[in-house]
Amino acid sequence: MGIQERIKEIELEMSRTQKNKATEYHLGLLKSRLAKLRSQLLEGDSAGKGGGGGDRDFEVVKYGDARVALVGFPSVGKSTFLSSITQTQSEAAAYEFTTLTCVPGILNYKGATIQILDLPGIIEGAAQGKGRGRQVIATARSADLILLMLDATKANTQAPLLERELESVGIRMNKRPPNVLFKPKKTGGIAFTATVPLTHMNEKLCYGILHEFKIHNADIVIREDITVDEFLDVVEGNRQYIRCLHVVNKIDAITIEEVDRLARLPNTTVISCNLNLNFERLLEVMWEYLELCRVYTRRRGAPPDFEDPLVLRKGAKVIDACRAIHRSLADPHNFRYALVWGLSAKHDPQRVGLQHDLDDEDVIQVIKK
Ligand SMILES: Nc1nc2c(ncn2[C@@H]2O[C@H](COP(=O)(O)OP(=O)(O)OP(=O)(O)O)[C@@H](O)[C@H]2O)c(=O)[nH]1
Ligand SMILES: [K+]
Ligand SMILES: [Mg+2]
Repeated sequence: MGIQERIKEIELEMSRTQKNKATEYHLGLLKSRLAKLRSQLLEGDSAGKGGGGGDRDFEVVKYGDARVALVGFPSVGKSTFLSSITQTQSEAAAYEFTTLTCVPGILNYKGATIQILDLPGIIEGAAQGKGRGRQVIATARSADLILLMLDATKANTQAPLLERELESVGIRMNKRPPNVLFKPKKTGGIAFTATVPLTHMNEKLCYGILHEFKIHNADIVIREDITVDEFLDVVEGNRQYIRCLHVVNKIDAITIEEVDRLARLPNTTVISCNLNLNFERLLEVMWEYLELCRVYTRRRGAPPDFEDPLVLRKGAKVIDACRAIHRSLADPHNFRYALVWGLSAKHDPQRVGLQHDLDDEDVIQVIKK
Protein backbone atom coordinates (compact mmCIF):
# COMPACT_ATOMS: atom_id res chain seq x y z
CA MET A 1 0.00 0.00 0.00
CA GLY A 2 1.31 3.49 -0.88
CA ILE A 3 1.69 6.33 1.62
CA GLN A 4 -1.35 8.16 0.24
CA GLU A 5 -3.58 5.13 0.75
CA ARG A 6 -2.30 4.57 4.28
CA ILE A 7 -3.04 8.22 5.07
CA LYS A 8 -6.57 7.81 3.70
CA GLU A 9 -7.05 4.66 5.76
CA ILE A 10 -5.99 6.30 9.01
CA GLU A 11 -8.12 9.37 8.32
CA LEU A 12 -11.07 7.09 7.78
CA GLU A 13 -10.46 5.22 11.02
CA MET A 14 -10.18 8.52 12.89
CA SER A 15 -13.43 9.79 11.46
CA ARG A 16 -15.15 6.59 12.58
CA THR A 17 -13.78 6.75 16.12
CA GLN A 18 -15.86 8.61 18.68
CA LYS A 19 -14.00 11.30 20.60
CA ASN A 20 -14.07 10.65 24.33
CA LYS A 21 -11.83 9.88 27.30
CA ALA A 22 -11.75 6.17 26.46
CA THR A 23 -10.57 6.73 22.86
CA GLU A 24 -8.19 9.61 23.60
CA TYR A 25 -5.13 7.39 23.71
CA HIS A 26 -5.99 5.47 20.56
CA LEU A 27 -6.77 8.68 18.63
CA GLY A 28 -3.49 10.18 19.80
CA LEU A 29 -1.55 7.25 18.37
CA LEU A 30 -3.45 7.45 15.08
CA LYS A 31 -2.57 11.13 14.88
CA SER A 32 1.10 10.37 15.34
CA ARG A 33 1.01 7.70 12.61
CA LEU A 34 -0.65 10.22 10.32
CA ALA A 35 1.96 12.86 11.11
CA LYS A 36 4.73 10.38 10.39
CA LEU A 37 3.29 9.46 7.00
CA ARG A 38 2.81 13.10 6.03
CA SER A 39 6.43 13.81 6.86
CA GLN A 40 7.54 10.85 4.77
CA LEU A 41 5.57 12.32 1.90
CA LEU A 42 7.35 15.65 2.32
CA GLU A 43 10.78 14.04 2.57
CA GLY A 44 10.03 12.09 -0.62
CA ASP A 45 9.49 15.45 -2.30
CA SER A 46 12.70 17.06 -1.21
CA ALA A 47 14.59 13.94 -2.30
CA GLY A 48 13.30 14.66 -5.80
CA LYS A 49 10.89 11.73 -5.99
CA GLY A 50 7.20 12.74 -6.16
CA GLY A 51 6.16 15.89 -7.96
CA GLY A 52 8.67 18.26 -6.40
CA GLY A 53 11.76 17.74 -8.49
CA GLY A 54 13.02 19.05 -11.79
CA ASP A 55 11.65 22.54 -11.57
CA ARG A 56 14.60 24.86 -11.65
CA ASP A 57 12.65 27.70 -13.26
CA PHE A 58 10.37 27.75 -10.26
CA GLU A 59 13.07 28.48 -7.74
CA VAL A 60 13.77 32.15 -7.19
CA VAL A 61 16.79 33.42 -5.29
CA LYS A 62 16.02 35.20 -2.04
CA TYR A 63 16.57 38.91 -2.37
CA GLY A 64 16.23 41.91 -0.07
CA ASP A 65 15.36 42.14 3.61
CA ALA A 66 12.28 39.89 3.65
CA ARG A 67 10.26 37.59 1.44
CA VAL A 68 6.47 37.64 1.07
CA ALA A 69 4.60 34.86 -0.79
CA LEU A 70 1.19 35.29 -2.44
CA VAL A 71 -0.82 32.12 -1.96
CA GLY A 72 -4.40 31.55 -3.03
CA PHE A 73 -6.91 29.86 -5.31
CA PRO A 74 -6.73 30.66 -9.04
CA SER A 75 -7.99 34.04 -10.22
CA VAL A 76 -8.28 35.70 -6.82
CA GLY A 77 -6.06 38.53 -8.12
CA LYS A 78 -2.54 37.60 -6.99
CA SER A 79 -0.88 38.74 -10.21
CA THR A 80 -2.99 41.88 -10.42
CA PHE A 81 -1.84 42.69 -6.90
CA LEU A 82 1.87 42.10 -7.67
CA SER A 83 1.63 44.36 -10.71
CA SER A 84 -0.08 47.05 -8.60
CA ILE A 85 2.47 47.27 -5.80
CA THR A 86 5.75 46.51 -7.66
CA GLN A 87 7.35 47.48 -10.97
CA THR A 88 6.98 43.89 -12.18
CA GLN A 89 4.14 43.15 -14.56
CA SER A 90 2.76 39.67 -13.97
CA GLU A 91 0.19 38.53 -16.52
CA ALA A 92 -3.38 38.62 -15.18
CA ALA A 93 -6.48 37.31 -16.91
CA ALA A 94 -10.01 36.14 -16.24
CA TYR A 95 -9.17 32.45 -16.72
CA GLU A 96 -7.71 30.16 -14.04
CA PHE A 97 -4.01 29.18 -13.94
CA THR A 98 -2.82 32.22 -15.84
CA THR A 99 0.36 32.20 -13.77
CA LEU A 100 2.37 29.00 -14.18
CA THR A 101 5.58 29.79 -12.38
CA CYS A 102 7.02 31.93 -9.58
CA VAL A 103 7.20 35.63 -10.52
CA PRO A 104 9.25 37.86 -8.18
CA GLY A 105 8.71 41.57 -7.66
CA ILE A 106 10.36 44.14 -5.40
CA LEU A 107 8.60 46.49 -3.01
CA ASN A 108 10.56 49.32 -1.44
CA TYR A 109 8.87 50.31 1.78
CA LYS A 110 10.09 52.40 4.71
CA GLY A 111 13.68 51.94 3.58
CA ALA A 112 13.37 48.15 3.38
CA THR A 113 13.56 46.01 0.26
CA ILE A 114 10.83 43.39 0.27
CA GLN A 115 10.67 40.55 -2.23
CA ILE A 116 7.11 39.67 -3.22
CA LEU A 117 6.49 36.36 -4.97
CA ASP A 118 3.49 35.87 -7.23
CA LEU A 119 2.68 32.17 -7.44
CA PRO A 120 0.37 29.91 -9.46
CA GLY A 121 -3.07 29.38 -7.97
CA ILE A 122 -3.50 26.32 -5.79
CA ILE A 123 -6.55 24.14 -5.36
CA GLU A 124 -7.77 21.62 -2.85
CA GLY A 125 -5.39 18.68 -2.83
CA ALA A 126 -2.39 20.90 -3.64
CA ALA A 127 -0.41 19.36 -0.80
CA GLN A 128 -0.85 15.95 -2.41
CA GLY A 129 0.56 17.28 -5.65
CA LYS A 130 -2.45 18.63 -7.53
CA GLY A 131 -1.36 21.18 -10.10
CA ARG A 132 1.72 23.14 -9.07
CA GLY A 133 0.67 22.70 -5.45
CA ARG A 134 3.85 21.22 -4.09
CA GLN A 135 6.17 23.78 -5.63
CA VAL A 136 3.91 26.59 -4.45
CA ILE A 137 3.87 25.23 -0.93
CA ALA A 138 7.62 24.69 -0.88
CA THR A 139 8.06 28.34 -1.89
CA ALA A 140 5.57 29.45 0.76
CA ARG A 141 7.66 27.61 3.37
CA SER A 142 10.63 29.82 2.49
CA ALA A 143 8.71 33.07 3.06
CA ASP A 144 8.80 35.41 6.07
CA LEU A 145 5.16 36.28 5.51
CA ILE A 146 2.39 34.50 3.63
CA LEU A 147 -0.34 36.62 2.12
CA LEU A 148 -3.28 34.27 1.83
CA MET A 149 -5.22 35.96 -0.94
CA LEU A 150 -8.97 35.36 -1.02
CA ASP A 151 -11.77 36.29 -3.40
CA ALA A 152 -14.26 38.40 -1.42
CA THR A 153 -17.21 36.53 -2.90
CA LYS A 154 -15.82 33.16 -1.73
CA ALA A 155 -13.64 34.12 1.23
CA ASN A 156 -15.61 32.07 3.76
CA THR A 157 -14.92 28.76 2.02
CA GLN A 158 -11.48 29.55 0.56
CA ALA A 159 -9.78 30.49 3.82
CA PRO A 160 -10.29 27.23 5.74
CA LEU A 161 -9.42 25.10 2.69
CA LEU A 162 -6.13 26.93 2.12
CA GLU A 163 -5.25 26.81 5.79
CA ARG A 164 -5.79 23.06 5.84
CA GLU A 165 -3.54 22.59 2.81
CA LEU A 166 -0.72 24.59 4.34
CA GLU A 167 -1.08 22.99 7.76
CA SER A 168 -0.95 19.49 6.29
CA VAL A 169 2.59 20.20 5.08
CA GLY A 170 3.86 21.50 8.38
CA ILE A 171 3.30 25.24 7.99
CA ARG A 172 2.06 26.79 11.24
CA MET A 173 0.51 30.19 10.69
CA ASN A 174 0.50 32.91 13.34
CA LYS A 175 1.55 30.47 16.02
CA ARG A 176 4.57 30.28 18.25
CA PRO A 177 6.41 27.00 18.73
CA PRO A 178 4.93 25.19 21.77
CA ASN A 179 6.72 25.86 25.03
CA VAL A 180 8.18 22.39 25.36
CA LEU A 181 11.72 21.20 25.87
CA PHE A 182 12.38 18.05 23.88
CA LYS A 183 15.86 16.60 23.90
CA PRO A 184 16.46 13.12 22.43
CA LYS A 185 19.36 11.29 24.06
CA LYS A 186 21.39 8.11 23.59
CA THR A 187 20.50 6.43 26.90
CA GLY A 188 18.62 6.95 30.16
CA GLY A 189 15.01 6.32 29.06
CA ILE A 190 12.28 8.93 28.94
CA ALA A 191 12.28 11.66 31.60
CA PHE A 192 8.87 13.32 31.54
CA THR A 193 7.97 16.51 33.37
CA ALA A 194 4.93 18.74 33.01
CA THR A 195 5.11 22.04 34.89
CA VAL A 196 1.41 22.78 34.31
CA PRO A 197 -1.72 20.56 34.44
CA LEU A 198 -2.34 18.97 31.02
CA THR A 199 -5.95 18.84 29.86
CA HIS A 200 -5.47 17.52 26.28
CA MET A 201 -2.53 15.17 26.83
CA ASN A 202 -1.12 12.89 29.48
CA GLU A 203 2.11 11.12 30.29
CA LYS A 204 0.95 7.76 28.99
CA LEU A 205 -0.01 9.18 25.60
CA CYS A 206 3.31 10.99 25.44
CA TYR A 207 5.14 7.66 25.92
CA GLY A 208 2.88 5.99 23.36
CA ILE A 209 3.60 8.64 20.75
CA LEU A 210 7.34 8.56 21.37
CA HIS A 211 7.18 4.79 21.02
CA GLU A 212 5.53 5.28 17.59
CA PHE A 213 8.50 7.41 16.59
CA LYS A 214 10.93 4.83 18.03
CA ILE A 215 12.22 7.35 20.54
CA HIS A 216 13.16 5.57 23.77
CA ASN A 217 15.50 8.08 25.39
CA ALA A 218 14.68 11.76 25.79
CA ASP A 219 14.19 14.62 28.23
CA ILE A 220 10.76 16.23 27.99
CA VAL A 221 9.59 19.28 29.88
CA ILE A 222 6.10 20.50 28.96
CA ARG A 223 5.57 24.07 30.10
CA GLU A 224 2.11 24.83 28.70
CA ASP A 225 -1.21 23.02 28.26
CA ILE A 226 -0.49 21.66 24.76
CA THR A 227 -2.64 19.52 22.47
CA VAL A 228 -1.60 16.21 20.92
CA ASP A 229 -1.01 17.99 17.62
CA GLU A 230 1.31 20.48 19.25
CA PHE A 231 3.24 17.69 20.90
CA LEU A 232 3.64 16.06 17.49
CA ASP A 233 4.90 19.38 16.10
CA VAL A 234 7.62 19.32 18.73
CA VAL A 235 8.58 15.67 18.22
CA GLU A 236 8.75 15.92 14.44
CA GLY A 237 10.56 19.24 14.61
CA ASN A 238 10.16 20.08 10.90
CA ARG A 239 7.43 22.68 11.27
CA GLN A 240 7.72 26.13 9.81
CA TYR A 241 6.26 28.92 11.95
CA ILE A 242 5.30 31.73 9.59
CA ARG A 243 3.26 34.90 9.93
CA CYS A 244 0.17 34.90 7.73
CA LEU A 245 -2.20 37.66 6.70
CA HIS A 246 -5.52 37.04 4.97
CA VAL A 247 -5.93 39.52 2.13
CA VAL A 248 -9.51 39.65 0.90
CA ASN A 249 -9.48 41.08 -2.65
CA LYS A 250 -12.35 42.18 -4.93
CA ILE A 251 -14.36 43.91 -2.22
CA ASP A 252 -15.84 45.96 -5.06
CA ALA A 253 -17.91 42.86 -5.82
CA ILE A 254 -19.66 42.50 -2.43
CA THR A 255 -21.98 44.55 -0.21
CA ILE A 256 -20.63 47.10 2.24
CA GLU A 257 -22.07 45.04 5.12
CA GLU A 258 -20.10 42.01 4.00
CA VAL A 259 -16.93 44.12 3.59
CA ASP A 260 -17.40 45.34 7.14
CA ARG A 261 -17.84 41.81 8.47
CA LEU A 262 -14.75 40.45 6.65
CA ALA A 263 -12.61 43.40 7.69
CA ARG A 264 -13.23 42.55 11.33
CA LEU A 265 -11.97 38.97 11.10
CA PRO A 266 -8.62 38.30 12.81
CA ASN A 267 -5.45 38.59 10.68
CA THR A 268 -7.46 40.03 7.81
CA THR A 269 -7.18 43.07 5.54
CA VAL A 270 -9.63 43.82 2.75
CA ILE A 271 -8.64 45.40 -0.60
CA SER A 272 -9.74 45.93 -4.16
CA CYS A 273 -7.08 45.83 -6.86
CA ASN A 274 -9.58 47.12 -9.40
CA LEU A 275 -10.38 50.24 -7.38
CA ASN A 276 -6.93 50.61 -5.82
CA LEU A 277 -8.65 50.42 -2.45
CA ASN A 278 -6.94 50.12 0.94
CA PHE A 279 -3.39 49.38 -0.34
CA GLU A 280 -1.86 51.84 2.12
CA ARG A 281 -3.46 50.03 5.02
CA LEU A 282 -2.38 46.64 3.68
CA LEU A 283 1.24 47.76 3.38
CA GLU A 284 1.17 49.03 6.95
CA VAL A 285 -0.19 45.73 8.25
CA MET A 286 2.34 43.80 6.15
CA TRP A 287 5.10 45.87 7.68
CA GLU A 288 3.80 45.17 11.16
CA TYR A 289 3.62 41.42 10.46
CA LEU A 290 7.15 41.30 9.04
CA GLU A 291 8.45 42.52 12.42
CA LEU A 292 11.39 44.37 10.99
CA CYS A 293 13.51 46.98 12.70
CA ARG A 294 15.37 49.83 10.96
CA VAL A 295 18.63 51.09 12.36
CA TYR A 296 20.29 54.19 10.87
CA THR A 297 24.05 54.30 10.91
CA ARG A 298 26.10 57.43 11.37
CA ARG A 299 29.77 58.15 11.01
CA ARG A 300 31.65 60.30 13.46
CA GLY A 301 30.92 63.98 12.81
CA ALA A 302 28.33 63.24 10.08
CA PRO A 303 24.53 63.22 10.24
CA PRO A 304 22.74 59.82 10.32
CA ASP A 305 22.08 58.11 7.00
CA PHE A 306 18.28 58.11 6.93
CA GLU A 307 18.18 56.95 3.29
CA ASP A 308 19.62 53.49 3.67
CA PRO A 309 18.90 51.86 7.05
CA LEU A 310 20.14 48.50 8.21
CA VAL A 311 17.04 46.31 8.17
CA LEU A 312 17.06 43.79 11.00
CA ARG A 313 14.55 41.50 12.73
CA LYS A 314 12.68 42.86 15.74
CA GLY A 315 14.63 42.03 18.87
CA ALA A 316 17.96 42.70 17.16
CA LYS A 317 20.95 43.66 19.29
CA VAL A 318 23.96 45.88 18.60
CA ILE A 319 25.88 42.74 17.61
CA ASP A 320 23.37 42.10 14.78
CA ALA A 321 23.73 45.67 13.55
CA CYS A 322 27.52 45.30 13.58
CA ARG A 323 27.32 42.08 11.58
CA ALA A 324 25.04 43.77 9.06
CA ILE A 325 27.60 46.54 8.56
CA HIS A 326 30.56 44.18 8.30
CA ARG A 327 31.10 40.69 9.72
CA SER A 328 34.40 41.58 11.37
CA LEU A 329 32.90 44.53 13.20
CA ALA A 330 31.10 42.30 15.73
CA ASP A 331 34.44 40.78 16.71
CA PRO A 332 35.44 41.95 20.24
CA HIS A 333 38.94 42.56 18.82
CA ASN A 334 37.50 45.32 16.64
CA PHE A 335 34.44 46.52 18.53
CA ARG A 336 35.03 49.00 21.35
CA TYR A 337 31.54 50.38 22.03
CA ALA A 338 28.58 51.87 20.23
CA LEU A 339 26.67 55.10 20.70
CA VAL A 340 22.92 54.76 20.35
CA TRP A 341 20.28 57.46 19.90
CA GLY A 342 16.55 56.70 19.91
CA LEU A 343 13.91 54.66 21.72
CA SER A 344 16.29 52.06 23.12
CA ALA A 345 18.66 54.66 24.60
CA LYS A 346 18.28 55.78 28.23
CA HIS A 347 19.81 59.11 27.21
CA ASP A 348 20.95 60.45 23.82
CA PRO A 349 23.41 59.06 23.03
CA GLN A 350 23.88 56.07 25.29
CA ARG A 351 27.18 54.22 25.27
CA VAL A 352 26.41 50.50 24.90
CA GLY A 353 27.94 47.05 24.31
CA LEU A 354 27.25 44.30 21.77
CA GLN A 355 24.30 42.86 23.73
CA HIS A 356 22.26 46.08 23.88
CA ASP A 357 18.70 45.65 22.50
CA LEU A 358 17.90 47.99 19.63
CA ASP A 359 14.55 49.54 18.72
CA ASP A 360 13.00 50.49 15.40
CA GLU A 361 14.54 53.71 14.03
CA ASP A 362 17.43 53.88 16.45
CA VAL A 363 20.61 55.59 15.26
CA ILE A 364 23.93 53.84 15.87
CA GLN A 365 27.56 54.86 15.67
CA VAL A 366 30.12 52.08 16.17
CA ILE A 367 33.45 52.97 17.73
CA LYS A 368 36.28 50.63 16.76
CA LYS A 369 39.39 49.78 18.73
N1 LIG B 1 -13.82 42.71 -9.49
C1 LIG B 1 -12.51 42.60 -9.32
N2 LIG B 1 -11.78 41.83 -10.15
C2 LIG B 1 -10.46 41.74 -9.93
C3 LIG B 1 -9.81 42.43 -8.87
N3 LIG B 1 -8.50 42.13 -8.90
C4 LIG B 1 -8.33 41.29 -9.94
N4 LIG B 1 -9.49 41.05 -10.58
C5 LIG B 1 -9.72 40.21 -11.77
O1 LIG B 1 -9.61 38.84 -11.42
C6 LIG B 1 -9.12 38.10 -12.53
C7 LIG B 1 -7.95 37.23 -12.10
O2 LIG B 1 -6.87 38.06 -11.78
P1 LIG B 1 -5.38 37.48 -11.72
O3 LIG B 1 -4.52 38.58 -11.20
O4 LIG B 1 -5.00 36.85 -13.00
O5 LIG B 1 -5.57 36.35 -10.61
P2 LIG B 1 -4.48 35.30 -10.09
O6 LIG B 1 -4.82 35.02 -8.69
O7 LIG B 1 -3.12 35.75 -10.40
O8 LIG B 1 -4.88 34.04 -11.01
P3 LIG B 1 -3.98 32.74 -11.41
O9 LIG B 1 -2.63 33.21 -11.82
O10 LIG B 1 -4.74 32.16 -12.53
O11 LIG B 1 -3.96 31.90 -10.19
C8 LIG B 1 -8.76 39.12 -13.60
O12 LIG B 1 -9.78 39.16 -14.55
C9 LIG B 1 -8.66 40.42 -12.83
O13 LIG B 1 -8.95 41.54 -13.63
C10 LIG B 1 -10.62 43.26 -8.03
O14 LIG B 1 -10.17 43.92 -7.08
N5 LIG B 1 -11.96 43.29 -8.30
K1 LIG C 1 -6.16 34.32 -13.48
MG1 LIG D 1 -1.64 34.88 -11.45
